[in-house]
Amino acid sequence: MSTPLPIDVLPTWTRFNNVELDGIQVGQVEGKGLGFVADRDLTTDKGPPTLLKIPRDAVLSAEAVGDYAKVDHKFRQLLEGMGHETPRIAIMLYLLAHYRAPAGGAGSHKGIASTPWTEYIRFLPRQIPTPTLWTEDERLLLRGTSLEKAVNAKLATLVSEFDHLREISADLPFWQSLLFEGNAITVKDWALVDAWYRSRSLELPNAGDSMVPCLDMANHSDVPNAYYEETSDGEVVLVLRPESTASSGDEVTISYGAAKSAAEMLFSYGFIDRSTAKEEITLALDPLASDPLAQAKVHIYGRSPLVRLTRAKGEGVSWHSPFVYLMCVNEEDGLEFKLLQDKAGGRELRVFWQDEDVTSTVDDFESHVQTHDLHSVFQLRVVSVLQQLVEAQLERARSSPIPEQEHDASSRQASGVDYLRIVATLREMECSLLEEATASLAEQQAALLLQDDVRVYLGLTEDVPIEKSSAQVANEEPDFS
Ligand SMILES: C[S@@+](CC[C@H](N)C(=O)[O-])C[C@H]1O[C@@H](n2cnc3c(N)ncnc32)[C@H](O)[C@@H]1O
Repeated sequence: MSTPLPIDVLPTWTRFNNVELDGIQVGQVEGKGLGFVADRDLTTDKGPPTLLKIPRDAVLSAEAVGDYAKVDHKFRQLLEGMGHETPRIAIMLYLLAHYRAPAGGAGSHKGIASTPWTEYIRFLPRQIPTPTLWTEDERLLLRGTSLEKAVNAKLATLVSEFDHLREISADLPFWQSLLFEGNAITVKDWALVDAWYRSRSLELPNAGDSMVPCLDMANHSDVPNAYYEETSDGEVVLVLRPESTASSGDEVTISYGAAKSAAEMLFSYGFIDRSTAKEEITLALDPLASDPLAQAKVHIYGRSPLVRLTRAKGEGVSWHSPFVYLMCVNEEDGLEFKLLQDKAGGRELRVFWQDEDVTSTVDDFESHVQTHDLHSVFQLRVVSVLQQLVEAQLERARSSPIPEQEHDASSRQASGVDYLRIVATLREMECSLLEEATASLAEQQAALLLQDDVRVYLGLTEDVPIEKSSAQVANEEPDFS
């Protein structure tokens, strides 16, 4: 494994790799690890100064990894072996190769072609406060939060990616020896590389998701004094914001964006900034156990069914879940699944609503059911399902107090991050949102139960109820009888 380098060697690396810092240095910042600190007073009196300039050839994008694979045939074999790789997998393989391999030049038997990243990777922290790297004890803190399932699912994905890497390396002697002989790397290393990618990559307009050396030392603030941009020739620059100043010794920060919820911030970066975090919670939506079409619905939907609850200032809680409408209709309502044969003899599952093939628009079931006579009844089913889900999550959050005694305080100290405090913030923010969502869903449910068509359907009036099938009754299991 490449050995870590002390950060005071970074100026030598920047000189060799044409990275220019002007007015800032990398140093320790209280509670945030490394960060940028102004080394003189910075103002925009003569226009916003450029504080950092990174040349295009040091930027690590999917395209850069592709170019590298053209030079290093051993790496190309690894990349191709992984199959239809995403930018994330391509960049992670590149990082892993440089993390593990001693540099040696393309022709070298032992090493891989060296790049600015061969050394730069040695400045990256080996301890990152993202939950995928927490100990099992620390992960217990997440019980009752939306991250409980998400982190477990992510860990399972990391294990399966790592197993796949091990399988394909079995046919690639160089990688087999470098990565797996004597368990040289383990799934923990793969998780570390994933955490580097998640916490340090950013989206550039042209290069796409990329890792930019040195710029990835910039910490987040809700009142940032700098921003980055990609120039037309692919350089990346960090610039002081107009109207901003920084005195010598002040931290220079950027914004990581306001689009992430508290859970997403913790998941991606290992901290929560209350003032920037979006008020949102994402919950997994399990299909109804009594639904005979549950499997077909999940298959045709093709992704994990989720519900996203969002609270916008002054607008209450709204929810978004394309799957929940599909989940709440059944054969008796006009839903049908058919296995169709294509020209090549393959079989494909298609979904029909009122005899129309809606396979390509399953995300749009809300509009598909809109014109149906039983629309309000479907709406009631949806609201009831969501209310049960939200209530169960709230109950779980409330009944899962932070297990102080189970928590390994020493590992918390070692990483310098107070996970207890962070999880308490997450829990508090999520409970507050869930409480408002429960109240709002109860109101919607009550309003729907007053509607004539719903009352007739449920037999709550003198009028003759529309005949219900057993499957419909099953669908209504949420308790609104
Ligand atoms: C892009 S890196 C920034 C450089 C990093 N501090 C380092 O030591 O290499 C992002 C990481 O910095 C830390 N960080 C950034 N902004 C922070 C903040 N406002 N509060 C706490 N930690 C922060 C988190 O650990 C995050 O995962």
